[in-house]
Amino acid sequence: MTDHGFPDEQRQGLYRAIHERRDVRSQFLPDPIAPEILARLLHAAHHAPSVGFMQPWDFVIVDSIEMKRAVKALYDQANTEAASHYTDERAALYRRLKLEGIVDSPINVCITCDRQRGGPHVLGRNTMLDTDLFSTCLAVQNLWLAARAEGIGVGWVSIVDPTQLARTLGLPEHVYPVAYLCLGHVSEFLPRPELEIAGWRSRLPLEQLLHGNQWQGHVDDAALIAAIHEISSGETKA
Ligand SMILES: Cc1cc2c(cc1C)N(C[C@H](O)[C@H](O)[C@H](O)COP(=O)(O)O)c1[nH]c(=O)[nH]c(=O)c1N2
Repeated sequence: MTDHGFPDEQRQGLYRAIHERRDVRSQFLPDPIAPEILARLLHAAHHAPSVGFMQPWDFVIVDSIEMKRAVKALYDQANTEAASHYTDERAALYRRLKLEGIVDSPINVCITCDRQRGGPHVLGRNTMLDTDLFSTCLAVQNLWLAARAEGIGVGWVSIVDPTQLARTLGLPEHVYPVAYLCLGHVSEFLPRPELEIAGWRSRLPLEQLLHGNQWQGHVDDAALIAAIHEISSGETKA
């Protein structure tokens, strides 16, 4: 069998980016991101897979303080509304969470999805219309992982009304603002998700999420379970 895998060090680098990627809100530094780094991140995003090779994404770069403030105002409005869904201790904890770094980060990038790109019959999209949105999310993830490898923090802000966000950014009707991202250098990358550290929610055990007949034998497979535990405990130690 030919080994098409990457050399050990490169493989570890990829897994490191996956496991140490964080959603950043509280640790942004104001220092600008070098243009060549930003270019590499956008290239990484643009090399994501997409349904029918549709490439439905565009990248709206936001660096003006006026636009950032306008988006922050949308966040404040949506966050007040979101907070009203919780009661008692949960409401108090929600209010303590910092859930955006719009103005603190030097640059924001909105990754949008042009739902008409490629015309009305995109290969692979006939039955699952939202595959254009899924494709755009993969561009987000590519950028997010590449950013971690570059030492750049990324925070996704979805606590905004999408219609108002699209209007604020001046997007055409058929373009959906999938991901409003805050990017910047950071003081640190937290070892675990900020929501977990804050006591909001924990990572579910992988064993709990394995389903289907083809897995049944494997779920009881001591070697697989041991391997999963070993990986999880490594993560806890990190
Ligand atoms: C689609 C989507 C939307 C959002 C997020 C993520 C994703 C995938 N996340 C980040 C989310 O809270 C975070 O990914 C998890 O808590 C796990 O933490 P790490 O990303 O592993 O650090 C996020 N975080 C935040 O502070 N404000 C937000 O509005 C959102 N919105």
